Amino acid sequence: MSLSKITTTVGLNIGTVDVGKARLMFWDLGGQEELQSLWDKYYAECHGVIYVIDSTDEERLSESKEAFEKMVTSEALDGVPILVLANKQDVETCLSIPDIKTAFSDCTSKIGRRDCLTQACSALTGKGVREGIEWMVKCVVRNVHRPPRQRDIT
Ligand SMILES: Nc1nc2c(ncn2[C@@H]2O[C@H](COP(=O)(O)OP(=O)(O)OP(=O)(O)O)[C@@H](O)[C@H]2O)c(=O)[nH]1
Ligand SMILES: [Mg+2]
Repeated sequence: MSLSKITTTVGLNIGTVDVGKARLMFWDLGGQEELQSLWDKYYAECHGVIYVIDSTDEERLSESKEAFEKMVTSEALDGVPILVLANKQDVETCLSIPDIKTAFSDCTSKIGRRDCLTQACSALTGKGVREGIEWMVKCVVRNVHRPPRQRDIT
């Protein structure tokens, strides 16, 4: 799909992807400020969170950090693995992983003992996406706090 055809998420996009022996169901939620209040409606049933950061948007980085902090401190997500994707790494002037980790440093203690990985990626070139998803699958499958449904692993 051409990038110009991608529009901001207003409702909910659902997609299914098979990765090895696992079937992943993605629930794509909108990141606009007024939609962030809907996120917690999905926490109780999710097995993993993929949190996407726009690495070119320095202006909204502190808003993103606040939203992330609120999410990780939510009890309904206790023990759930979190993959942080630092997207748009194809853009030369983007923020680096260390830049983003520094901006999110307050959150470290709040992440707790769950699995959490920050992965550089580009949705445009695909770089880093597979690594991130494969990591997530491993974490979800072995997570004793919230085991995946058996029918999603064959
Ligand atoms: N250069 C570049 N542009 C990207 C990349 N990923 C997304 N974009 C562009 O960024 C814009 C926003 O993408 P969206 O997919 O709407 O972003 P989003 O995070 O889902 O936004 P919300 O749905 O509002 O939360 C689009 O115009 C995309 O073309 C990337 O990896 N590199
Ligand atoms: Mg979207």
